[in-house]
Amino acid sequence: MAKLFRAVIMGPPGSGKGTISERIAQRFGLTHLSSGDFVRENIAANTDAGVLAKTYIERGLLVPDHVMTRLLLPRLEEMTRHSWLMDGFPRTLAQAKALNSTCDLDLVISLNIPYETLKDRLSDRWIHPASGRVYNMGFNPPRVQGRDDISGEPLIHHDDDKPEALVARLRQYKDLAKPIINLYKSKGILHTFSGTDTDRIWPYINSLLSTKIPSTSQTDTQRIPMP
Ligand SMILES: Nc1ncnc2c1ncn2[C@@H]1O[C@H](COP(=O)(O)OP(=O)(O)OP(=O)(O)O)[C@@H](O)[C@H]1O
Ligand SMILES: Nc1nc2c(ncn2[C@H]2C[C@H](O)[C@@H](COP(=O)(O)OP(=O)(O)O)O2)c(=O)[nH]1
Repeated sequence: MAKLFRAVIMGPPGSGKGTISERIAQRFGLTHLSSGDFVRENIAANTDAGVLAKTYIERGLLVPDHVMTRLLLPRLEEMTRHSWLMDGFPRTLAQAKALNSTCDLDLVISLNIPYETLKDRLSDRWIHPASGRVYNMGFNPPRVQGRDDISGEPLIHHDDDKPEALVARLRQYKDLAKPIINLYKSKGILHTFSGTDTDRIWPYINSLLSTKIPSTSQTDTQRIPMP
């Protein structure tokens, strides 16, 4: 069996983690795991962890480490046959240490995007709450304004994405991410990408991953056909 590939993508809110993760998943055939989606699934299914997580999310807080690890680590342990890319976890050093003791990561992508860009993107971010699908009125607008492409349900704009809330969220991200980034730097697996446009960052991520992911993990449809 081909060697499995395990990666994490980090970045402040609005840095493009979800957008880039989807591209990576499509291009390289990795499974895109999103901690936010896991949390939402557990809330919808009314699991013990979901009920607990909801009380924090409703107050705009991060879910405590022990709840997140209890939710996510068993799922990762089950993924013995899949290569994956995790988006949204770890968010604290304690989570990073817990992840460390579960698996060996091959690579960490860190996105470094200017504040003004984040502010502009998030003020224009619309979300389909049930699925977590994300739209941006300039970058990837929905087919019908204000409606999710798949379900047709209304899109919402999070209060969290308003500029007033963003400064505090960014500060929290910086404080929490710093020791995690240092940990991955010291392991030699950190790769940082800076810029204002996902489309300009993407080719660099694409070529880095092409050198790291064994070609057998990539899906057939993504190979360039022979002439
Ligand atoms: N690793 C984590 N640790 C703690 N709480 C988490 C974690 N991942 C998700 N959550 C909780 O779930 C919520 C939704 O997460 P999600 O990543 O979808 O959205 P977000 O916080 O708005 O992130 P972003 O703006 O970067 O996309 C978070 O606001 C937080 O309360
Ligand atoms: N204008 C513009 N918008 C972008 C670009 N890349 C992503 N976006 C949009 C999509 C979303 O509405 C928003 C945030 O992206 P996201 O992928 O949800 O980020 P993240 O919060 O998961 O890190 O910005 C980009 O390069 N330009």
